[in-house]
Amino acid sequence: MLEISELRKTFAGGPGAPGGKLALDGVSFSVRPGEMYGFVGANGAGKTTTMRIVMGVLQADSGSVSWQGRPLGYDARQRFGYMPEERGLYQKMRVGQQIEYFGRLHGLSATAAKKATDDLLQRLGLIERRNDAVQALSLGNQQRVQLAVALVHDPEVLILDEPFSGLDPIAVDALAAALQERCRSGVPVIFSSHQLELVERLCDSVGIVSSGRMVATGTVEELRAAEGGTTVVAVRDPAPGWADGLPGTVTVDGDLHILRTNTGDGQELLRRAMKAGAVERFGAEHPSLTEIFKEAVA
Ligand SMILES: Nc1ncnc2c1ncn2[C@@H]1O[C@H](COP(=O)(O)OP(=O)(O)OP(=O)(O)O)[C@@H](O)[C@H]1O
Repeated sequence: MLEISELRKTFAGGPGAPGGKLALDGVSFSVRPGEMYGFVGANGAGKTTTMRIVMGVLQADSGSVSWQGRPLGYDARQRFGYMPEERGLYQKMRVGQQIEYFGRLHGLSATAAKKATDDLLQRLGLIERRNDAVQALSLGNQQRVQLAVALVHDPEVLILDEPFSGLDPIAVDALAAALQERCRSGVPVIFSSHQLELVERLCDSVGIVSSGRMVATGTVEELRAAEGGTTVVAVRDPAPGWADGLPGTVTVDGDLHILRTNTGDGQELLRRAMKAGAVERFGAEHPSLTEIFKEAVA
């Protein structure tokens, strides 16, 4: 288990912020082996800072990070895979050479690094680009190379800062499949993203950070349950005043009147709607992750 506990970080102040900038104010969450964890938050919420602290790029003022019950140190971090926000590829180096090079840096033999590179190039649809310089690749393909660099040493944990940003749907699927495969083999995967539909589709758990604090964490189902469901009834051409006294709000679309409420007795609502006109729809509506997110950070 990767455990992130009570991380606090203030950046030293500059001329515009003499008191310093509180970036993390007690960020805690944990990720189990084989769990895909989506780390979401508005711009400047603290995602990159958290990931940098986990990877040892930054030091926290206080708090701790542990992996498999032990404080996370240099050796264990060497076995992590990391895709930093600032990316970090050698633009003039050839694609294959680059991935092999990072494999060697992580301690792979030349043969193992070459084999891992070949596998990844194949899987990520880059095999034809093996001998091209990185700078000749499109942004999306450079991102695939960056992922290959994070995966080449078969990491125990994956930490990815916005891995899907700027990718076309085909590249998103290729990258998602590569991450899901790692998850299935027991690797915890944490990634940050602003693409909430993607997070909802891929992640077992989600953490929402706002102004350096965790405001929600759990499975998407748990977050939904905490938010509460909405009952919806749609009636065609109802008698005037049909919804008087009922809780919720009515929207009108042509002759269809739609009432949404998260309080009250659903059966009573249905009875009133059936009396008023032809009921076209009745049921529960669950909030999307985007709606949960907006509510949590409001
Ligand atoms: N090196 C730094 N010096 C000063 N302030 C910083 C530094 N790095 C981050 N911050 C500030 O810390 C806060 C958290 O930033 P961080 O980059 O972690 O947010 P984020 O959630 O990753 O945002 P985004 O979604 O925009 O990438 C922001 O207010 C940011 O301006």
